[in-house]
Parts: sequence; structure tokens; C-alpha cells
Amino acid sequence: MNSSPITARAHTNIALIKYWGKKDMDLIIPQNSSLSLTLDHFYTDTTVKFDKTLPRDVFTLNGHLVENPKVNHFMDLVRKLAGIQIFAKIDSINHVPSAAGLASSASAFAALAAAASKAAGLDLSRKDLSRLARRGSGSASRSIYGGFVEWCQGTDDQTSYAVPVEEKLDWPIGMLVGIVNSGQKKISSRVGMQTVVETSPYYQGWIQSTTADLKSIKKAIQERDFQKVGEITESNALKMHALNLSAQPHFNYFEPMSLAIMQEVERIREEEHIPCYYTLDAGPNVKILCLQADASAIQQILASKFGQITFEFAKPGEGVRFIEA
Ligand SMILES: O=C(O)C[C@@](O)(CF)CCOP(=O)(O)OP(=O)(O)O
Repeated sequence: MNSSPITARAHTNIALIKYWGKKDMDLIIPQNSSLSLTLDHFYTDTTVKFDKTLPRDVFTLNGHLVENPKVNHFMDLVRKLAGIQIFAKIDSINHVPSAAGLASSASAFAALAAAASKAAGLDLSRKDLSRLARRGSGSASRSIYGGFVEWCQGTDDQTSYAVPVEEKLDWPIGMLVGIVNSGQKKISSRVGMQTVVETSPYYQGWIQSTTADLKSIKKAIQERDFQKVGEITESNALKMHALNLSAQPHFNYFEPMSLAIMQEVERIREEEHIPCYYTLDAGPNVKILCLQADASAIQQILASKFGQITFEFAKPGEGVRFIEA
């Protein structure tokens, strides 16, 4: 066990091919494989120090003491893996608006997996780090790597983990992220996706369609076909959200501003002839895939229409790494 505190930094990732349903809730085995882009702009720094004098885990988020059962459960997994019974001090700083569909759980659990396992004296491979992060939050399995990342669904704890598709990305693309609402979302991803699995009549169609999308997008990435990557991304996101609209009870994450931004992105593409495509996750925030050279032109158009919303640009980011606190 490491006596000194360990700090890890992990970046958030945004899925172009969505994970939206589990086969196994405890092991977090997904219904389908997914693909994401790790972003450099939003990240989490997490410091972990095991301390024999602690009666329980002590967790602070952005400087505030919080109780988080998912973190406690995760730390139990780490203790079991390392064969220790000691509690830890965990300090996490989220440079991401938490829980607003900006995949803050992805960067958070990837950073926690790296810092906690190393502080517990483990030296995990990136594959095993991805497996461990997955137990905290499915999408966190992808933030272990940078660039384009695929989470291979696998069938069990050993075979479900992410792999880098293209980590050192030499393609000048990125995402504009508009924070429509950084408040706590109504329905968590965990609840939302399970409702869909259990009640949407479209779920099997989704599995077939998203599996085909994954194959097509990997080919389009290889061919640097930005239009194809964008079209598949936008279509896949809308199919995911169609599941929510068809669930019982139905739900959706859109706010009026989300739809207005989505329509404006389509207009910019069709009338201004600037290639850009949107995606949304379990929240109202719109992420716009674009080429780096077009980012400021798109930002200016959006600022003229939605002055109250800032659209921050993120380039492809790197995988999880240890840093000096
Ligand atoms: O990231 C994606 O593929 C798509 C989503 O972001 C939603 F749009 C899912 C994120 O789910 P997550 O928070 O990882 O759920 P957990 O495993 O129940 O913790």
C-alpha cells in the first residue's frame, strides 16, 4: 500500500456511438459496444490516500464533504482487489459541470480507478484499469484512453473493457459544448437506460442499428470522412433519445433550448455549408462535432443566436495519467 497520496487526472469522453442499457447491473456489462472521443477541456483530478486511522472513507467533491454510495462501493472493490481493509481520504476536483449530461461520472471514475488502485499498492494495466473504472460507471471505462476509444461490450467482467481506436489523433476535429443547464438532471443515466431496456418497444431495433453504426463509424474515422462520422453520430444520438420517448413511463432530456440549438446546427450545416453535427447524452446540453478550423465561425453564429449560452471548444484529449497534486 502506498503511504503517500496519489493523484490522477482523467478527461471526460463524449460517445459518438452510445451506451444505453446494461446486461448486468452489478458488473456493468453493456447491451452493446460504444465509441467515444476523449476531450481535453473537461477533466477530473482525484487524490487518494489510504490511512489506517480512518473509521470510514472520507470523500470530498470540489472541496465539499459528500456521501456517495457509488464511491464507497467502488472503494470496497479496490480494497478487495488489493487485499486490504483500510479506509481512504478521497479528494476529487471536477473541471466539468457535474451530472449535467457532460459525462462527469466518466472522468470521475476513471481518475478514481487510477488513483485508488495505485494508492492501494496495485499497478494495473490500462486494460484492467478500464475494467475497474467500468465498475464505477460504464462510460468511465473509455476515459482510460485518449482520442477515439471503443468500449468492447464483452460478456463478463474479464471481457468487457475499452480499447484505443486512435489515441494519438492527428485529425483536427473537436467538440463545441454548450451548457444549456448545468443543474442536476432529473433522471440519472442509470435509471434512464434501465427503464428503456425494460420498456421501449424499439430496444432490439436499437441494438441492431447501433451495432451497424459502430462498424460504419470506425470505417469513416479510418477514411477521415468527417461528413460520414458526423451523420452517424447525429443519427445514433437521436435513436438513443427515441428510446426514451418510447419508454414507459416516457421521458426525455431535451429542453426547448436543446432543440433550438439542434435546429441551428442543422441550419449552419445546410445554409452556411459549415460541416457540424450534434450529439446529446443524459442531459440537455448539446455537443457539436466540428473541424477545429470551423470552431470559431460556428461559435460566432451560435453566440449571435444564443448569447446567453457559452459554447466551449474541446480538442481530443489524452487518457488517464498520474500527476503531482
Ligand atoms: O456515454 C455514453 O455512451 C452515453 C451516455 O452518456 C448517455 F447518453 C451514457 C452514460 O452512462 P453512464 O453514466 O456511464 O452510466 P452508468 O454505467 O450507469 O454509470
